[in-house]
Amino acid sequence: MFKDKFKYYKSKNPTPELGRVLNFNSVDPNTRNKVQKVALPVQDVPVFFGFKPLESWEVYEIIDRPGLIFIKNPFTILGQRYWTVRCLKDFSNKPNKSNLDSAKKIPDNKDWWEMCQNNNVLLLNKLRWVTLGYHHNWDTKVYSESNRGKFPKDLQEMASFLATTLGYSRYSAEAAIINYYHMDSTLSGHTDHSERNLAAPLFSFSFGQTAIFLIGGPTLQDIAIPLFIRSGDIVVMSKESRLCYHGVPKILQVDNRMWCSLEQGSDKLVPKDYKETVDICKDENLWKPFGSYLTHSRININVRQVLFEGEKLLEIGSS
Ligand SMILES: O=C(O)CCC(=O)C(=O)O
Ligand SMILES: [Fe+2]
Repeated sequence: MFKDKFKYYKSKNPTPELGRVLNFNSVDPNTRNKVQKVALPVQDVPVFFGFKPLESWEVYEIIDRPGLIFIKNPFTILGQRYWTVRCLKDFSNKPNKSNLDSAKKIPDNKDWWEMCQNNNVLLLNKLRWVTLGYHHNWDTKVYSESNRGKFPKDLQEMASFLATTLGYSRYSAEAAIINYYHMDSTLSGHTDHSERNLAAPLFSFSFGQTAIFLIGGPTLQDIAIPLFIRSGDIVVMSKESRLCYHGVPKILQVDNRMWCSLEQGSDKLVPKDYKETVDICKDENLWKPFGSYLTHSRININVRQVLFEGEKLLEIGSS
């Protein structure tokens, strides 16, 4: 049952045994029996900025959770750094909504990240979530046209590239939730069901420390399967798994900081609009505070398509 597993992996005392957690880093016999490799359709799409060549991608599906696709870190280190900087420095700024809005601690015209660097490091650790595009109202679980911000072009483009790569040709990223986890953070079991278009996959990108992620079934009584999600890994919830219960009972601190040193020649294909952020990523001094944040945090970007193609939104969702 989901709640028991969640409690088990969350527990500090006794600490849980991790041998049954699906591990895509070294596909051991336990993992090998439970997953199958997915071949990507051969496509002639130029690889999106920040990704390794498609031929090197390792893509799996969990056999007991059809539609739960796991892409083992397809990002370059520059790509991981890029999204980390975007999430911390840019996406967290107003007018995007965040959990800090209610605290009224951030003046409208301030660059949030700079403010934290200069004099308010504590504020940095209080950031828990930001929404982009259609804002998901946590209380009513409703998306509405009147509660909608801009959706960043780069994130839209990355989601579309991924959708095309997986065979979904007309994906439109319309809402995202960015979750900022610290070492003691958890995310309890839930389903993401407020989107109207549940045929469109949900894409989940993670950077920084490792999560134990639980993927359950359509009800809380179904068996929950634990897996490690590491920096750069992508989880796709599609088909039958789109409406499965899931949650994060634990964040683990790892010593393997994959984002630490840039690979040679990783800067070849930087689109013009991305240059300002990439310049930060490539300057070790400027990158340093972002890297430090990742040593005790995890960032997850959760992208959804809300509507069917051509559909207009009135007031949707349900609790
Ligand atoms: O952090 C994660 O891996 C999952 C986040 C999630 O499920 C959500 O934002 O709905
Ligand atoms: Fe979720």
